[in-house]
Amino acid sequence: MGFKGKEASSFFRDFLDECGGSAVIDGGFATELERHGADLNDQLWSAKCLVSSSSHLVRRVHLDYLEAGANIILTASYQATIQGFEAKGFSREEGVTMLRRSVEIAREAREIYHDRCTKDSSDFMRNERYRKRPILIAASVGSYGAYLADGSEYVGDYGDSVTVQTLKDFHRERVKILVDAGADLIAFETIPNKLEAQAYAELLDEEGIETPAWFSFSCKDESNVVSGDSIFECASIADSCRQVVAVGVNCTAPRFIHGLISSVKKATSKPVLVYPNSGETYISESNQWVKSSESEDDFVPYISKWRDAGASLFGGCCRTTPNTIRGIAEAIYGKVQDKCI
Ligand SMILES: C[S+](C)CC[C@H](N)C(=O)O
Ligand SMILES: N[C@@H](CCS)C(=O)O
Ligand SMILES: [Zn+2]
Repeated sequence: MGFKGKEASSFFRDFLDECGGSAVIDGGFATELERHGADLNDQLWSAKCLVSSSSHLVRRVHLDYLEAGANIILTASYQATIQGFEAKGFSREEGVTMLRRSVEIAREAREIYHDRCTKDSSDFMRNERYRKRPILIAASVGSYGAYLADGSEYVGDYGDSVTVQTLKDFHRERVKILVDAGADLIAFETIPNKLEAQAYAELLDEEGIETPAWFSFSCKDESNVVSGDSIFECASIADSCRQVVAVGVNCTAPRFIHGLISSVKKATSKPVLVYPNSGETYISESNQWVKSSESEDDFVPYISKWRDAGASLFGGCCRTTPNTIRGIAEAIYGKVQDKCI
């Protein structure tokens, strides 16, 4: 399955049709690396694992999410930028190699998984529809705030000196490298403000990028992204961008998701995606997560309600695990299986 020669939107519609109407996104990536023992208290956060000695760990997390039932896995490039790598003493060429590597590792994981599917004979794998489900590699693009490595993607205030032009110049090269490396999709994620959404939209147009993209915002309540810009305005920018095939929210507390789906749907008829975090609060100084005062239960039981509200792609963000994704896949593929019988 490829988008070459196909309009981005029809490519994605076909993908969703093949999935049976709803698709499963993977779960927290960096926090899963940490659960496996990686120390990510670093300016590069998860991109630290792109140095070759840790590619096995990156591949392992991708495989765990594929085995849990994901249709879309996001690469380790969230906080991987040439600028960030250079600040750590890597050369430009080494930075380019690590960005490309993020896509290659995800592709390797997909191949290994497909091989396992042809050999595996467990009951779950015998479900033909599940076994043959389409799988896409989405190149993760974290915000400028992620590169700042101070939790800025949860605040979204870059100051007056940062303009649309600054952000386009910042992201241009990495986006082109990730596209060139063969990603099926570009996942612009944890977007904290409308300035950065505008920059992404202009960048896709200026560079004539045909790879489908999604825009996903981090939000602080049911109507606003973390900067205070309204989700309606942000989703409207995404709606106007030809290459954008899905719009939604990620790394946001589960309790806001239902309201946010309604707000996004007012701005666009494109497919809506949601992949909330665990609802815990991130402390950037110590790279730690603390329980929020409002307790958050496991959000898997809400998936069918969120689907009824109009979302069609579901996954998890920080501090969610393959267990969360397995629950979502069972909610989605359980229904598909019923339909097939
Ligand atoms: C989505 S937040 C938890 C990402 C981490 C942040 N960019 C940092 O480096 O601290
Ligand atoms: N895809 C990234 C998003 C962080 S908000 C991750 O899961 O680590
Ligand atoms: Zn997150």
